Amino acid sequence: MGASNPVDAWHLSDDPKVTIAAENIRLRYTVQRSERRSPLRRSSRSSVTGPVLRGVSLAAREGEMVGLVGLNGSGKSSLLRVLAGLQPATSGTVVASAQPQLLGVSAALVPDLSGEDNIWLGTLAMGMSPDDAYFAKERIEQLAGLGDAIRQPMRTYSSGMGARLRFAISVAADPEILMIDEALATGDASFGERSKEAMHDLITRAGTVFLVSHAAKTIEEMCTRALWLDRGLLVADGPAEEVAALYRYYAHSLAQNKTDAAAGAIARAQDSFPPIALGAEEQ
Ligand SMILES: Nc1ncnc2c1ncn2[C@@H]1O[C@H](COP(=O)(O)OP(=O)(O)OP(=O)(O)O)[C@@H](O)[C@H]1O
Repeated sequence: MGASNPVDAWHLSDDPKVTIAAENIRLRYTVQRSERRSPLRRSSRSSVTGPVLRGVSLAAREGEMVGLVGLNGSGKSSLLRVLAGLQPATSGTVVASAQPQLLGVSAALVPDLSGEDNIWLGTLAMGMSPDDAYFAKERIEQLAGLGDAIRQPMRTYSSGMGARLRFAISVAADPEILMIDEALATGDASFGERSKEAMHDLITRAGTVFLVSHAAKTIEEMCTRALWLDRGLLVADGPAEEVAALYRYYAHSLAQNKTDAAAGAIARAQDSFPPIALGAEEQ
């Protein structure tokens, strides 16, 4: 670990253990856009980029359940993907005590293999021993509830069936750092109750949990701490109940076009719960 490791640079104590730290994460996506100025002209291609994360710094510890709140497009999923190592940041540093697992996404499955074979592949790829994978297999099959289709190639599955299998595989693990993007962890109604229970079990076993949810209430109820992202900036990092309540008031005010009240809520959150080290805003 070099001097750029935020855990060292910020002189953070390791009690409870810091499981993941990120310093000054910046992210820009480059998107190819094709432009056709008139129907008679050939289209030209140009690329557009925009800052998605603008200097996000944070550290999380064992036993914490960290919620991410923010409007659509504020960068919550992108931040999870960067922290999980699934999306390289444009700049900045992430250090983690173990490979974070993004629920339902980290398991890379093979469409030509059957569901059953993918269970083997997924569990071994998540670092389970062959013995643990063997014992987990039945539990996974039951939770996925795909019946005989489990012996069919995964490419024959509907997207919902694939999502169920991926979800069932990922909740069988014992991750030290678990990330849940609620938008990705859904199933149909019959799957809903069982998946909720399995997720609850998993959360109790995990060390540090990050949760993205559009319901501020879920964050208030489930999390110990909340991060508020606004257009790629981390504006607040504090106790889940207080941060989520201010965010709720902010979103409600915006929906009613009360922009002064919304600005007041964000300013109060920034003053009361400043993040560990705000990066300078990208120009
Ligand atoms: N693969 C991508 N390529 C280009 N732009 C992207 C990509 N993924 C996300 N973005 C853009 O990055 C910004 C942040 O998106 P992100 O999905 O991280 O936000 P979010 O807060 O999770 O949103 P939501 O609440 O709607 O799920 C958005 O403007 C989005 O359009």
